[in-house]
Amino acid sequence: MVAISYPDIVKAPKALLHDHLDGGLRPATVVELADAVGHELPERDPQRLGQWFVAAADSGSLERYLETFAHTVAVMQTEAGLHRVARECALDLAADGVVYAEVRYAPEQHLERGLSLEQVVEAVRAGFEDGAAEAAAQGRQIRIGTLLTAMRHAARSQEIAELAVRYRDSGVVGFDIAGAEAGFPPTRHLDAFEYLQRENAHFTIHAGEAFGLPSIWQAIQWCGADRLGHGVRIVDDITGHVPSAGSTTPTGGSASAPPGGPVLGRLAAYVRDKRIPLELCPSSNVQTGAAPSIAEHPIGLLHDLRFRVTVNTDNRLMSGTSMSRELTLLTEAFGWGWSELQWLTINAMKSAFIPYDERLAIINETIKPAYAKLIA
Ligand SMILES: O=c1[nH]cnc2c1ncn2[C@H]1C[C@H](O)[C@@H](CO)O1
Ligand SMILES: [Zn+2]
Repeated sequence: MVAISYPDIVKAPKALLHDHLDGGLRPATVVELADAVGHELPERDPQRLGQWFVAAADSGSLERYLETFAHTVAVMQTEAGLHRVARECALDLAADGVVYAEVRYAPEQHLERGLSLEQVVEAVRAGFEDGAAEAAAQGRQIRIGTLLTAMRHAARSQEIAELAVRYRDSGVVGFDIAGAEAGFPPTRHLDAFEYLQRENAHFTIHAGEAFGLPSIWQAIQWCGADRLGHGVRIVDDITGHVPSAGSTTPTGGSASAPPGGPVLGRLAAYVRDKRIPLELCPSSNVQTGAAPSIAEHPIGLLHDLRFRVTVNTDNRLMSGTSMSRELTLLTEAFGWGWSELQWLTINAMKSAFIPYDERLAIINETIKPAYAKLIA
């Protein structure tokens, strides 16, 4: 089989469900906005600053990875700064061939210079609209929905959930919680999740990244998450496969797969049976230590077992990555071709938080025709 090239993957339509607005700034924009607000950066040259973010995030620990966001959040405290970052995000994703994206950020982190939560949401929305319109004028269609994130160590999740519901007809398609996972279980925010369920609203939860099965179990069975942000540690509930170096199976893992193939525990079986989407982020997982390498990333096993797998960028700046780069890495590591890439893209589109008919239109009118040509 001829290997698929990166430029071809850029041209193929892609769907992205897990991308942080404050994790995807252009390094040059961070420098310019930092100058404008007087924020001190570890590097002033854009190229070196980009390398600094990747190196600093490459820490093996989610907590240290998250420390790098101090420099992006600091420059996203004005309407002009938020608008610029969102506009450039739309342009960059469209240039990478992303046709549908859900981009998330935590409004509560952008109030340091006096903005209200509403001003933050409106500035970001205007930036996405302007960026998507510019991309369309250049011949690149992109639809962007926003997820409002609440920080799991803080206590504003109810307020942010209400904000998400208030703006659900104005660009916001769902809700999320993020931040350090260990010590901050999803059930701390149960009121917010129960409120969202009563409002028929959609939400995902960062779970099963830095903490294992209990976090995934709570996210699904207590909180009612529609999707799992990462969820990669679900492999801890699958025995009888060759475990990746970073995972611990209930049986402690075995050096070689026993006859009969992998066995799913009850939680893993539930996640697969209910088609709960996993928002997997390969490069980010390697940087935080959730997976030992791309080649040993559980996505290979989860794909083979037909979980509802999606591929995502998480933080393009901190991982020096893009949607096309993540997919290229996977084609190289697992020998995947266009049919796997189509499967991943349709999985993501099926799992999106926009209405069913709109998802179907993107699948049938954009994704399937393009991949039919690529597969042929
Ligand atoms: O992968 C992640 N896990 C947990 N929290 C994360 C991850 N990536 C970004 N965040 C945090 C840092 C950001 O400031 C916040 C909102 O986007 O979400
Ligand atoms: Zn994330």
